Amino acid sequence: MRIATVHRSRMSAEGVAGAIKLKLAPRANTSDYAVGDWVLVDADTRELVRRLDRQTLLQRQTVGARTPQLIAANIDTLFIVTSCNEDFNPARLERYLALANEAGTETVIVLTKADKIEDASEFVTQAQALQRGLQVVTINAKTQSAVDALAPWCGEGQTVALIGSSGVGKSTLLNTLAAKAPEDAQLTGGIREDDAKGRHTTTSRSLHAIQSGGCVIDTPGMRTLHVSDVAAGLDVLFAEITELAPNCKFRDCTHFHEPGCAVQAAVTAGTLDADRLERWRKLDDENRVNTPTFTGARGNKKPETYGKRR
Ligand SMILES: Nc1nc2c(ncn2[C@@H]2O[C@H](COP(=O)(O)OP(=O)(O)OP(=O)(O)O)[C@@H](O)[C@H]2O)c(=O)[nH]1
Ligand SMILES: [Zn+2]
Repeated sequence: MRIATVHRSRMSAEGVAGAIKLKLAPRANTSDYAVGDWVLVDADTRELVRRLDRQTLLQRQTVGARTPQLIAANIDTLFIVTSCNEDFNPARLERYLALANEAGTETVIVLTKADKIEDASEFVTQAQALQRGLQVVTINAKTQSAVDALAPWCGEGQTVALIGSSGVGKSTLLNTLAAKAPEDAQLTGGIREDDAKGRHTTTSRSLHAIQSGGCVIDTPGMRTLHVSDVAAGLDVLFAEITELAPNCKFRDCTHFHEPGCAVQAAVTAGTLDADRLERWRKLDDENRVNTPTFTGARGNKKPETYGKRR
């Protein structure tokens, strides 16, 4: 079966016969499970036997927590949802991209509310500049046309997850993709018109079947997103900087003030955006500070990695 919801002391799973409430061992720790996990369940007792290996895992570090929070597992494609309005923020989208790269999923930037502006091409251009080869789609999340636009990633056996700030239309899109009848629909909320901020209507993650045979996982809007343990994800995200680094005079160049820095030279030449370099620096610094390094017997080994080391 597949984990559909995870709460502190209960979980539900979806199987061919529909959804069931799982029977957990006393004191079972549900924080080890993510929506989207495949599990073995005893057909008679509904007892959770064990979790199967994950293909991908989307997780994030939260302030003060010792272990990362699991967002969703076994996702093929992550839809990073933002809107054609003030919500569009390159620095925040780059954070999501670092997470997705590290998780090992395909990524698509989904620009909602394209119906509310005359020309969305400016947003598309900005989104495409965030990462080499990044796929960008504009939609009106309320209409059936969104299903067609996202069909390439939603076929039989495919799992997509929606991630993005509150109010960008994740629940609206989920209701459209899953063709939810009004009584089953995920609640959607209005946004404040002055700053396009949502009201955090969705409060937990959940898995839903979609019309075209795939599955979609909705996640609550995130207020803050810190990066940690995403070095490989950052290398993919900032490939143009990563590729220049070997040409710097010093091997440990910080691309800040060193003589013979190929990255600074690219900024001077106008081939690299200075803001982009600034954002790379901020994320790279944050990642270094937040990433634990293990010393002793475990060395610097990470227990499991999912990212595509491209
Ligand atoms: N015109 C238009 N309105 C949209 C679109 N997508 C979402 N909306 C509206 O935007 C508001 C917020 O949408 P939600 O689906 O609740 O946003 P959310 O991302 O799920 O927000 P949280 O549940 O708080 O995380 C609702 O009033 C939607 O009807 C779109 O593509 N076009
Ligand atoms: Zn340099």
